[in-house]
Amino acid sequence: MTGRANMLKVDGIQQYYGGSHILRNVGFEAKAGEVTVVLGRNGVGKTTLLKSLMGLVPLRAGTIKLGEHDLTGKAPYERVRVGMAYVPQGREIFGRLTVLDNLLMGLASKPANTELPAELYDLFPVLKQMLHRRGGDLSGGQQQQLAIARALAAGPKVLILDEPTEGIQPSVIKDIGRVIRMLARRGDMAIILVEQFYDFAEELADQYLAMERGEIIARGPGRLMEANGVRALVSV
Ligand SMILES: Nc1ncnc2c1ncn2[C@@H]1O[C@H](COP(=O)(O)OP(=O)(O)OP(=O)(O)O)[C@@H](O)[C@H]1O
Repeated sequence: MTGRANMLKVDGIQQYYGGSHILRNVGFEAKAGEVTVVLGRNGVGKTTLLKSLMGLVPLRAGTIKLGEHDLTGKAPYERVRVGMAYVPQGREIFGRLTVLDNLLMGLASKPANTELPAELYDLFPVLKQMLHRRGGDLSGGQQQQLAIARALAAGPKVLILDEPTEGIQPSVIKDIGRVIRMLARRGDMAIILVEQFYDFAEELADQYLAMERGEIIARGPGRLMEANGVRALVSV
């Protein structure tokens, strides 16, 4: 039951910036308990796809459903309320707010007395030591962990990550990979990961979608990424 209720279904998305056709008939399903990896070279439309899922850019055509909820045309805050969470490229944490206040922003869609899940500090122990530091004083890797923890604060059904390894040191990339795998294994959250770092993506992928010029040109199970030649499709 949970699996179905937390499945994201995307169908026939068309997206334009002015006259440029950016997403062409994009459709896929992201299942709970699975990591869906979206790959493609710079500028193929990966970030635009994620923004479309969150309602940050208006769709020209297509539908987006989370379980029984039709998200098409809904405002971003409504999508967050039904369980979508987004970690944008570049993290976009609040640099002048403390780590704690950044985390509490992740609860903005919840009733006032909702508490942060204690588990966040098990996932990212470094945040516990830094709760009262300003977000802007954290390293890039710590900020990325903070952005993911903020997205997890409300207990989302769908976690969307845009290039979480960008500009991050290898040890923190490993930590982030471990957390993503652990969240997926629990089985109740669908994870959508846009990633240019092929090896990281391959290690985590249950499903892959490879994009070129706004279209999904290849897809399949993560274990077949290498055999299906996906590395060549996305290498520069
Ligand atoms: N606000 C915008 N207005 C006009 N064109 C845009 C806008 N944002 C992106 N584009 C263009 O849309 C296309 C897709 O961009 P998008 O950022 O979705 O690609 P991407 O695959 O995420 O690339 P990257 O890996 O560089 O982030 C690119 O050609 C880009 O130049």
